[in-house]
Amino acid sequence: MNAITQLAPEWHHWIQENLARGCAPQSLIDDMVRNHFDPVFAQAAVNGVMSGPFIAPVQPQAQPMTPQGYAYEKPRLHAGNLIHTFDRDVRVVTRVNRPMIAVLDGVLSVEECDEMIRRSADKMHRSTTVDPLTGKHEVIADRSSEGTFFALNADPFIARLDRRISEVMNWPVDHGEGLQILHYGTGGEYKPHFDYFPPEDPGSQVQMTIGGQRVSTMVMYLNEVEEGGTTIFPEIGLEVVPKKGSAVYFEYTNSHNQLDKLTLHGGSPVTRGEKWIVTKWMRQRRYGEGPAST
Ligand SMILES: O=C(O)CCC(=O)C(=O)O
Ligand SMILES: [Fe+2]
Repeated sequence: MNAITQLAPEWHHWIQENLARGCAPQSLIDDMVRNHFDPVFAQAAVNGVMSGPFIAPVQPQAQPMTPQGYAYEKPRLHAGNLIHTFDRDVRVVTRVNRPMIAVLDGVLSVEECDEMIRRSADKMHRSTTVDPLTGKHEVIADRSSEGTFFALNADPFIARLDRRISEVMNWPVDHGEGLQILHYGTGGEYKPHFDYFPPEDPGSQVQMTIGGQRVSTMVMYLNEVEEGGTTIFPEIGLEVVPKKGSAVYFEYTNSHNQLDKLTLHGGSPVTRGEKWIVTKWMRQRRYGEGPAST
């Protein structure tokens, strides 16, 4: 039988496919020779296909994406039903994968929640501004919550929480902003917003000069709210009901700097009672550090 010296389309395709899969050219030549191709011809055929138009390698399983093109990577939050930290185990109650959201139980103890409220109430009381002429308290018309914050590792109590929270969020403690406390009275709300700095906002670049973009958030509930005051994610119709010591965690910036618009969220109006929360925002880099040096 004469050796084959013609390349049928199916063989052309076979060479293309195997080169794209990363097979060594010599192994294809050897296979062809075993299938009765002339050795010189087989080598020329493989070389010919190789020098042809570029063939994209077969892509491994594509990453899931939002319609806006946000690629979901492996969550920063640990897998599993229990997250261990140096001093406490935190239970995962619910996970949403797209966007990446988790409801967590037992992030703070009841005593820690009470202590946070006590410290914040003191601080907010002290920081109330009084008009020196009228003696009246300053009122900002559209403000429906009041807040204060605690610098990172401000004291041993705060440092312990900062450390635990960083372990839950699986992100370095020095990438975190100081804990932010918010208090909503009856009627108080926080309209839907993004926690990341939207690139189209002129102020965002300034915000990001220190520590870069925000990557994840954890909102911790410090008290039971009688009615309303849920954390809402309107794009996916999710509502998280506050529970003392529990938290909602979410991620929105991936390693390519893409931002997940599905993490739009807010605090629905408190219709009865009051609401206290403490929020941690994590940055891409050390908070307090300038732009990444390349
Ligand atoms: O009040 C809430 O439940 C949401 C708070 C919030 O969005 C934030 O602190 O960034
Ligand atoms: Fe927020």
